[in-house]
Amino acid sequence: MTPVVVLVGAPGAGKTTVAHRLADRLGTSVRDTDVDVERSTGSSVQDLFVEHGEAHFRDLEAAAVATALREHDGVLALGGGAVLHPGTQRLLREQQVVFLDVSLSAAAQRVGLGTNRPLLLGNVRATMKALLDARRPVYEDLATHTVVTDDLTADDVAARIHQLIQENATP
Ligand SMILES: Nc1ncnc2c1ncn2[C@@H]1O[C@H](COP(=O)(O)OP(=O)(O)OP(=O)(O)O)[C@@H](O)[C@H]1O
Ligand SMILES: O=C(O)C1=C[C@@H](O)[C@@H](O)[C@H](O)C1
Ligand SMILES: [Mg+2]
Repeated sequence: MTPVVVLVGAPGAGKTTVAHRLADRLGTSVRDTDVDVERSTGSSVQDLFVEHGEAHFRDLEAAAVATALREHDGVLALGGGAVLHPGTQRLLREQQVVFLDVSLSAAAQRVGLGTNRPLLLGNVRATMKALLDARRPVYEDLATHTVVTDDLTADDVAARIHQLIQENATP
């Protein structure tokens, strides 16, 4: 089994939201590796970061991605930092990967100040900038398609990905 598409991008890019809209369009199901890690541990991502540290979360996340790629045939949303893991990068090279691109200002606006994202605690904008600068080349490198999301609604983004998938399936 393999997912019909894997969504990657920064926090606030809309991976989780768009995954559900796209799955509705395709009549398939969604898996989100943040949710998988939370279910398997019984802890929130936030608590895992605070109680066990980021490295531990990244190991759990890499295992969750590998399992989802094996088991799931719908839409798969990854956590924002999942692509940093070398094993995950290798696995993603076999997949249809859509990079949801988002500018610093749109991402900061979307995640807001009351963030439950542990990496963004403190100065959201500065942290988001550092994170986008460091990760953009990785997202771009892994992407088979890119959708710039700033001026699109989540539903527009889902529609665009739906179109890309159909074009890809056409011989
Ligand atoms: N295209 C969009 N336009 C406007 N708002 C959006 C768009 N996509 C998502 N959002 C909003 O941005 C917020 C973050 O979206 P979401 O949780 O889907 O991001 P994510 O990429 O999954 O982030 P994370 O990496 O933290 O899991 C949500 O409030 C969502 O409703
Ligand atoms: O961008 C990131 O590194 C993260 C994004 C979220 O999806 C969660 O996986 C976690 O908050 C870390
Ligand atoms: Mg998400």
